[in-house]
Amino acid sequence: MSEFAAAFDMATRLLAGRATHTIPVIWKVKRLFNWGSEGQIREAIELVDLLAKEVIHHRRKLRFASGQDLLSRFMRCIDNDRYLRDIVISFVLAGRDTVASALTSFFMLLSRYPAVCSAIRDEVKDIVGDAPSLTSYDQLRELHYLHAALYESMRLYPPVQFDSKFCLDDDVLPDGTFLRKGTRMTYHSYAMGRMEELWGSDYAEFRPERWLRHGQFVPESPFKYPVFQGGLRVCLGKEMALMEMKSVVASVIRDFDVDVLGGNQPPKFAPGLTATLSGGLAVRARPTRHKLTTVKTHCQKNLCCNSTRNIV
Ligand code: HEM
Repeated sequence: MSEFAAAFDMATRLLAGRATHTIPVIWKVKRLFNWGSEGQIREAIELVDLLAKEVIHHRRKLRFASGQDLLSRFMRCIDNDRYLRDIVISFVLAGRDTVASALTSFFMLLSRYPAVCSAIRDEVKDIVGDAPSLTSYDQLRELHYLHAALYESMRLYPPVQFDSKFCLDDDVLPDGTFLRKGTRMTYHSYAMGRMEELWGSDYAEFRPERWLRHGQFVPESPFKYPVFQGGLRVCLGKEMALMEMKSVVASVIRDFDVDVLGGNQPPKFAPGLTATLSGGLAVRARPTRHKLTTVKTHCQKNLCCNSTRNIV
């Protein structure tokens, strides 16, 4: 794991830990004196800041003016390094662990629902045929069943399980509830995805078909399914995340059966800003022709990051 990733993971884990203090003043005092976990948070944040600034300086040396990547595009219109640093960190925070979390839960569910896995494989075969790989954005858009399966998986296991906001001013909710300035409001996607009154009596089942009408994916209101949030602050990377996930899943599933090792235990989540399985998800990938190859376990994030840990 890179120095950046290690510092980043430590900072997000410890920051999330603040929310578990029943008396918030405790972590505030620790922060004041730079004690214990608060000292570690500060060190980790300093390292993340430093490495993010290095990314920006490096890109500047590489003459970002002609680059087509996201950072180069931002750099062409923003001339403030601190702001650029915050953009780098926000995009890593928003886009790295969320996609890894969604893919991990997805492969966990597929291993439990082989019929869904076969349906996705058939769909990919129909769209891609015998071509060696997915070749276009249009092909990914045609994968309606896979799209539905990803939405269904994130209904049950949203990468951002809950999210809080604070009222800037006194406010009134649509149902008439009065909120005083400073009130903390939390919406809980994990709980909402499992509410019978929203999803019906089969809410606990993984059923991609609930998102399809005549074979076409039909979205729900983001206020019923706030996995990417809704309104003005809706996730900016939603479409990118879906394309990334579809291309990973389609590529893996065409050639491999991915089985979760250790049975169908209910997942245990580690404390953090995004839903991360405690200890990762151990899987075995078999070529679809049932030839057994290498047995590996993947740490959760490695399903979509580079560094694979060979354990067996
Ligand atoms: C499955 C993957 C993803 C999920 C479930 C997800 C979910 C969310 C959620 C719930 C928020 C609202 C957070 C808040 O307001 O506190 C958000 C915001 C955001 N997301 Fe994502 N996200 C995903 C992937 C990505 C990716 C890949 C990117 C970009 C590379 C991205 C970029 C952003 C940005 C920039 C915001 C802030 C938007 C704003 O405040 O105006 N997200 N995302």
